[in-house]
Amino acid sequence: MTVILTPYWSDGTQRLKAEPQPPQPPPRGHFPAAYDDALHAARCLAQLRSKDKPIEKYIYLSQLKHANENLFYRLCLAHMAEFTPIIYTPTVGDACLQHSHIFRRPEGLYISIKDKGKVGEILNSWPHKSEARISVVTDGSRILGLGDLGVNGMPISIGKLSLYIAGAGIRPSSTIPICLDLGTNNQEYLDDPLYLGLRQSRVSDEVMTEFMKEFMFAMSRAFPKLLVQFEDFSTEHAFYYLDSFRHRYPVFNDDVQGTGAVVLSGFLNAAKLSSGASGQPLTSHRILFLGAGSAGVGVAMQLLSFFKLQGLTQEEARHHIYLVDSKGLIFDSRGPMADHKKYFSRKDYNGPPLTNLTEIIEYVKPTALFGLSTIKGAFNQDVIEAMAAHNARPIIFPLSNPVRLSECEFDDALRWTNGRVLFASGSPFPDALWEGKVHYAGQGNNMYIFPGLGLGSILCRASAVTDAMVEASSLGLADSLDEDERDSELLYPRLNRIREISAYIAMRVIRKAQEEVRDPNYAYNIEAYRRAIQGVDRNSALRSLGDAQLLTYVTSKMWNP
Ligand SMILES: NC(=O)C1=CN([C@@H]2O[C@H](COP(=O)(O)OP(=O)(O)OC[C@H]3O[C@@H](n4cnc5c(N)ncnc54)[C@H](OP(=O)(O)O)[C@@H]3O)[C@@H](O)[C@H]2O)C=CC1
Ligand SMILES: CC(=O)C(=O)O
Ligand SMILES: [Mg+2]
Repeated sequence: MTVILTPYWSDGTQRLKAEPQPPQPPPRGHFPAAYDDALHAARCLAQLRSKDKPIEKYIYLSQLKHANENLFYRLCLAHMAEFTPIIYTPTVGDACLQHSHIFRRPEGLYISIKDKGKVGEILNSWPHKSEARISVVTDGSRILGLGDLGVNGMPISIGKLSLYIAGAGIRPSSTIPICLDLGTNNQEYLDDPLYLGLRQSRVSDEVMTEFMKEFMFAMSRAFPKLLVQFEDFSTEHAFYYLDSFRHRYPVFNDDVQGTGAVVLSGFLNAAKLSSGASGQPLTSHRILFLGAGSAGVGVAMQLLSFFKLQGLTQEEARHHIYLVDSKGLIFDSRGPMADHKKYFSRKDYNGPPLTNLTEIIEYVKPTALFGLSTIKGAFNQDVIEAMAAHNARPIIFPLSNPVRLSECEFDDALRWTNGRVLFASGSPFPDALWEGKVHYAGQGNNMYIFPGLGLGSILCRASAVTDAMVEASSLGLADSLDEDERDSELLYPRLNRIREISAYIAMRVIRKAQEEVRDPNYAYNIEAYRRAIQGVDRNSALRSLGDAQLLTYVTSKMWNP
């Protein structure tokens, strides 16, 4: 008996059925004698390039992945910079918006609130159970900057896992895309006859938490070697479930931790260039965030660690960070605020609310401005010129996704700063020419981090993903620029080196995991400490390897199409 996966339709009833496979029909054709694999790859690439619309390219590549996984990943690896904007942001945003309309066959697991009480049963029906190593789990409640998309969030889990496979050589059969269907508050979808999810609004926090506890426990039982990546949960839930589960299971939140790591890394490289230009010490940087959600606060927490690495105390480090939300600068006397904003709320400002971003820049005089607000165009000419007035090399990162929600465009940022900007964006921008010189927009996207962080955590069997491991991934990425990339003032390495980068990050993550276990000051509670020891010691052989050997080992474990 072979398990086949079928999605549920509108009634939300059982959608994972163990059914006998019908006998396969005989092939309806055969390859011509002159068929050649390499030529077929060229043919597929030509077919892909013949499509005008990004969403058509996405559909084509989804079909190709299903028909010939090896060929898909071979092409993907050979054309990383061309493929990532299709299988990932920005096009994956359109794929999510239209998922219920372009859906052809299931890929991954849809688990709904109606499955409460039998989640384990469903997980146990997953084929390749023993091979499972990494799952990207979303509840669809905040997909990129597009809001609550319900089960239409599934392509984000699929897209991230495709990057794990292409970028870090995780075996395809070791990946499980999961979308939890806990209802949606998106009325347009609830009214859409083709919508694939439950036709109900989101369940209460209480019900969700009960479900999440069952889900995570069932995952750990069904897949003992699985690392879970939480993706695109709405902000309150992102923090709450990360805190709830990170000491019990190997889990990390990509939007909080992955984004924090990737932005710290780009900032470190940008700060070297900007400090070089102005001679200012790294500890004099002041960082202003537009957006104080899971991503904004996640990055702020990681930046805190940068200042601490420079020798500042936690309190001094906190002083360098300013957060702005939809009501303006966040400060204590403004009134009640969500828990996740409190830590960075300013105590040293007591004036009237500051809501205008240019005025806030005049007050803070930041050296770096990060956008994680989902507000397109929020970094307008006034804002960018204000940054340029205070800084020889202003660091400006519009990080919201997809690209149409970017806080500013690359060529505008170049124009309004006279080519001085140090720029990275969440979604890709093409290279731009400014006064005869080519400038490169860095892609400050967690896709540079999670493949390597995941691979390292999986290989050392870490039973917890610690803050220090996340920081190691960030510093590893920052150290990965080659000479040519440095000379070209790139803030992130070129994407065609993603495998090399992921292997290096994985090596640094494994090393840090081993140090953590040795460190008597290991910051986690005793249970997490015990589990980490168990996890890492299972691979104690890795300890005896030098860095170069460990890197070779990591590379040797990568799956190749
Ligand atoms: N580049 C990358 O790798 C990543 C990028 N992102 C992107 O970051 C964005 C935010 O994600 P996330 O933090 O989870 O989302 P949230 O919706 O939780 O956060 C958005 C934040 O922006 C604030 N905001 C909204 N409107 C305005 C406004 N007009 N002026 C100022 N602030 C405003 C909100 O304020 P309030 O709190 O008052 O509502 C909130 O703090 C998304 O576009 C996402 O795609 C996320 C992860 C990774
Ligand atoms: C990149 C990413 O994780 C996000 O935009 O949510
Ligand atoms: Mg995300």
